[in-house]
Amino acid sequence: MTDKLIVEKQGHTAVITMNNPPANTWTEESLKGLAVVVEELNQDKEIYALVIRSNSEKFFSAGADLNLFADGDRSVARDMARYFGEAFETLARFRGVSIAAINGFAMGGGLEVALACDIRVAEEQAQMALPEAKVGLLPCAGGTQNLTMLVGEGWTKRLILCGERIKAPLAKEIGLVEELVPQGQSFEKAMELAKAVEQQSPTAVAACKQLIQNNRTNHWDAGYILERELFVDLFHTEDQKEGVNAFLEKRAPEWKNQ
Ligand SMILES: C/C=C/C(=O)SCCNC(=O)CCNC(=O)[C@H](O)C(C)(C)COP(=O)(O)OP(=O)(O)OC[C@H]1O[C@@H](n2cnc3c(N)ncnc32)[C@H](O)[C@@H]1OP(=O)(O)O
Repeated sequence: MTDKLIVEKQGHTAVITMNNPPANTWTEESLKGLAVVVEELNQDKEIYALVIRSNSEKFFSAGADLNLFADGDRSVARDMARYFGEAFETLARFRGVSIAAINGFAMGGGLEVALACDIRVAEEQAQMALPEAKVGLLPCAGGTQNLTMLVGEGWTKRLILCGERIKAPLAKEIGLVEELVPQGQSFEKAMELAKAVEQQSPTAVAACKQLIQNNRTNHWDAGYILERELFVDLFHTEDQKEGVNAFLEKRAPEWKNQ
């Protein structure tokens, strides 16, 4: 395990705090650590949501540690691209809901980790960019794909091809973040959303997330068919019976995540 990430559990929510001062850059150690941590959380039936945040007031994350790329070593590039892929794809496959609490600079791979999450909350002074081309690189951790899905090709091209750095209010306006909050309040808001997730059936949430994310690769009618199949599959779960019966009995449901 790495000390570059601190993991705590609060109820059914896990909080992952990036802890690599000064700029929370990503290295082999922190990326491998993230993949392990998220996979463990994915196996933990008590965890329905995760929040990723930073321990720094200035940086959410400045992305890949550029010191690693100074020598132009292709094997380092190949390894880092793989570690980024494994970490952020594990995050995207997390069966619960992932929320990024963006409190400062989110640059390159530091924005891409937030793009791999389901929901983004940003503080008003936060700034975001995918500035890889400024240093002769490209966003290899899902940025070109995930940003396009969120904001469309036009803004994706403007951000990546022009290297533009935008402030959180504009990020909210174009749909890059879902929630804008005053400085110092991103974690609180992210936890509020996580608590809302905790009220929902975790098995139903996992199935809904699978359906929504399938849009990325499946054709529209395949999505409709899968929706119906997963709806019926939910009737194999205890949570389905618990959810409906709790409503009819006018009581709060007790989720089993099975
Ligand atoms: C697949 C993924 C690829 C990638 O992610 S490629 C990397 C993409 N990221 C970037 O290009 C961001 C690089 N960083 C910056 O542009 C600037 O930072 C900011 C604009 C975000 C902030 O600027 P300022 O307020 O002047 O802070 P500061 O002095 O630059 O940063 C504080 C310390 O943090 C180090 N640092 C910042 N980003 C990185 C980085 N990405 N890799 C390695 N070090 C970084 C600096 O050098 C410095 O360090 P010291 O205090 O020793 O001078």
